[in-house]
Amino acid sequence: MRRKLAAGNWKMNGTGDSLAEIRALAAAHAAPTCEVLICPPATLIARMAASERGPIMVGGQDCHQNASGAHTGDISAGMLAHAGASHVILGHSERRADHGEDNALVRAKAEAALGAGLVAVICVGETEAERDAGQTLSVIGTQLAGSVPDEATASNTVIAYEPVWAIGTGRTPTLDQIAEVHDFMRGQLAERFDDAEGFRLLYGGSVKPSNAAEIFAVSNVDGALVGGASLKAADFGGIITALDAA
Ligand SMILES: O=C(CO)COP(=O)(O)O
Repeated sequence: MRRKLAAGNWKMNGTGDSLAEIRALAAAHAAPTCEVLICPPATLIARMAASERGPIMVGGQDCHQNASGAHTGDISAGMLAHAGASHVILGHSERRADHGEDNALVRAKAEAALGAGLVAVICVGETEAERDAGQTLSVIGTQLAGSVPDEATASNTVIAYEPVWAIGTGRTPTLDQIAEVHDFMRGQLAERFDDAEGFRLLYGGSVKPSNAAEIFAVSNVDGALVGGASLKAADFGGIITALDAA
């Protein structure tokens, strides 16, 4: 039985005031059935980790593939762990697009994350042009094969399917389309990993309290990676409630 995971990606949002949202979320969801993870900007990781956060876990949004060195502006996986993070998002489409991250780099970062004892939340997803061209499954297959390291296990790695065209747009795939990709991902993992059945597969892209329940009922959807709706405790709380009921 896979434990569900509600993960929030705050992206480049949040200052000290935002810690009140974590306190409110922890107060309202003191004992969720699902796991709850918030990935704030790096500037807030240590403060969030030290704040009243109940069962809420804290994660980073990226890490460097090296342990240390002359990499101005970068943060290593070990530093994230030292700051109190237990997870790190890797290969988000915004990193792939804004910073030219390819599958090999995402894989190297994931290896660094696992080596530092972090859980890697590895993101994959097709662009709208790729979907229109009928390439969705081949793109996802290539990203999984290239980005997920051989050391991945069901306990140290989570996969997030985030169609690029669904992120921040209010558009979501049909439930059948989500099921098709999630079933495919499960099958791809099964070709490489003995414990493939145990990997959590998250859906991400315009998840809201209003559509969460129907998405969580889809085959092989084990939770969500949430952007905009994770910034407010009330919105993310609605998603946690839907996941606990799923
Ligand atoms: O990119 C996402 C989470 O990583 C999804 O963002 P939205 O929930 O804002 O669409």
